[in-house]
Amino acid sequence: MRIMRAEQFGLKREVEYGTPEQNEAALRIVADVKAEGDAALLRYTEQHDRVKLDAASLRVTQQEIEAAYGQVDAAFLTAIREAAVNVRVFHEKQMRTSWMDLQQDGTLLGQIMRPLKRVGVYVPGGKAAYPSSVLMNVIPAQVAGVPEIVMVTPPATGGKEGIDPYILVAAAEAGVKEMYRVGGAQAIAALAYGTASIAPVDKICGPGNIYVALAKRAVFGAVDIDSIAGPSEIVVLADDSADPAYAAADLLSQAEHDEMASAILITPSKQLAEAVAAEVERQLSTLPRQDIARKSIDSYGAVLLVDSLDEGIDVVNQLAPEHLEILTVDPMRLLGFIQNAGAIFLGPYSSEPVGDYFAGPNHIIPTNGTARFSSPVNVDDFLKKSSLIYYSKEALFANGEKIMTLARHEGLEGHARAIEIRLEKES
Ligand SMILES: NC(=O)c1ccc[n+]([C@@H]2O[C@H](COP(=O)([O-])OP(=O)(O)OC[C@H]3O[C@@H](n4cnc5c(N)ncnc54)[C@H](O)[C@@H]3O)[C@@H](O)[C@H]2O)c1
Ligand SMILES: N[C@H](CO)Cc1c[nH]c[nH+]1
Ligand SMILES: [Zn+2]
Repeated sequence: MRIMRAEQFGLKREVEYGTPEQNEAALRIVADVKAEGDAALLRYTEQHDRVKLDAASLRVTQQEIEAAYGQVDAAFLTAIREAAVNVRVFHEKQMRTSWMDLQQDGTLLGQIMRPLKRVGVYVPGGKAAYPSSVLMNVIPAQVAGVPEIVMVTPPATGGKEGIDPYILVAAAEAGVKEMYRVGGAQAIAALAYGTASIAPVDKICGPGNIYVALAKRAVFGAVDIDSIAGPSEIVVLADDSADPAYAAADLLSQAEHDEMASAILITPSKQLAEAVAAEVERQLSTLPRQDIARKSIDSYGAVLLVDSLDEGIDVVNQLAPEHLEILTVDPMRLLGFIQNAGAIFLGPYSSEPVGDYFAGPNHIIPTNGTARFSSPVNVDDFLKKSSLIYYSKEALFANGEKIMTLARHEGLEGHARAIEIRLEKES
């Protein structure tokens, strides 16, 4: 793992996603599915997932779900059920209610919260299957009260045909009733524009690879999206007190997701920097997904040396990582200085996978610096707000002149007259 001074590392401010070729490929898929519907959906599924389907076989059947229960082990069921409870409890705390404020003059102002009607959740499954992402997508939507939740996931994982049974069981446990075996940019386009087999949705949530991320960005506007949650990232901010083995293990936990995942250690300690770099090499060689992790560490991994933890915090805020671990003597002391990070893990026992799987906070988190302005998936993603305005006659008469002044200032006489007509007719 390369060790360098932080200032030598390109701290990106501009949010660039993927290569121009990847973007072009994603845009082409989106345009073709929009124009041709199921035909393009099935064609790209055959091309990129190596699975030949027909329109009738896109939807997952009840029999498949029942068969999937026969393939998963009891320990998984116990763990996923407990994780689901934790995720639900955490997200229930986020729920907001409608409010109305009645003023003395009879004016009533308020905000009405309504769940979105139909949302699409993307569950990644190309290189590895992510049953945990089912919970992270579906449960906040349920807490918000979304009546129609439709899940899409690739029809093959790791080159093996068929949806991973653990994904199907997690979806059934979470209560998903509508599931389709499609992945990648083609699935995103189908959800956004609809095809003969898949009715369009109002919003698409969920993480995915670069093609999924680029397609989500392309369909934004036709539908809403959560954030761009692309290849995983971890930054570990550590001082001499950190255990190099823990830091290395946590870096690799994200590197193994994707060749484009990024794992970065920031430290003022040269000794720790060298120990972690060596430990990464040692642990990497025993990881089953070492091919992926190797590429990620070589291309996007780094150990960044800083003069002080203060400078380290500055670098963290510039990177705005998806996940930040603080492995210092007193992590709480640094917390107040962290401006940009999707999820913050404090201390040696809050290893990143605690959040990925179990604690309750959402693991679908903005990546590639977008934590500067966006948040992990949450209940608000599935709610929309309508403003409520009621003015009594007294309130309109008391404020009409001011409203007309502002309207005429903007050159909008029609606006002014809509008020004036009432003041004149009824005074
Ligand atoms: N940020 C988060 O919250 C979060 C959470 C979980 C996973 N992730 C990330 O999700 C990603 C999962 O990626 P994955 O690939 O395993 O699964 P995926 O489901 O995102 O992507 C697989 C799909 O990509 C399409 N595809 C593959 N190669 C293609 C190509 N050359 N051109 C066009 N389309 C192509 C295929 O159709 C396939 O269905 C990883 O990057 C992981 O880091 C992020
Ligand atoms: N770390 C991923 C988000 O970047 C989420 C995940 C799912 N399963 C394991 N990890
Ligand atoms: Zn993870």
